[in-house]
Amino acid sequence: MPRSDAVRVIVGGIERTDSVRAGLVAAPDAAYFLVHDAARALTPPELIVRVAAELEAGHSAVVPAVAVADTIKSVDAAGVVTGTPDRSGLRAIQTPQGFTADVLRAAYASAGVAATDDAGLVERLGVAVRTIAGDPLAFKITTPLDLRLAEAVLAGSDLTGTVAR
Ligand SMILES: C[C@](O)(CO)[C@H](O)COP(=O)(O)O
Repeated sequence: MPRSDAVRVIVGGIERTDSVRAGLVAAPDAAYFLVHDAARALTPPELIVRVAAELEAGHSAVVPAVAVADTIKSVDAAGVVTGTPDRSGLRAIQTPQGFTADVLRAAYASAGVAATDDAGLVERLGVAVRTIAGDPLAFKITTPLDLRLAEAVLAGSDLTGTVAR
């Protein structure tokens, strides 16, 4: 991908999809898009580079994934367990999520856009979403405990390579 020092900040929206739509409009000539959560503020640049490299290698949709450490259960409206999916086939998905521009634009052209991540929209098109190894440092900072962990990282505890499983 060509390097660019030009960064243009645009106003986002209330929902993730509103912000992504604004990005799509703001960059009509882009060949690729990386959609990232600001909450994943400690994402190592190396992970961003790896996602971009997969796009350049010809994949249309790329997401970082990490193994699920807990047993995951489905529950009904009353909170009663209805099933225990095999966790070996489950992954927690991070950002940045990378897409070729045509794929992301097609996903957003579909009516009734609603998903917890952009890859979910792309999956509905029938496009294969490739997973690559995520990074524990790309965790979302959304709770007080997350913030404490982030502060510990920023205070100089180099956790790179120590928190990977
Ligand atoms: C996109 C995401 O980070 C993938 O795990 C996640 O779905 C974001 O969820 P949020 O509730 O919008 O933070």
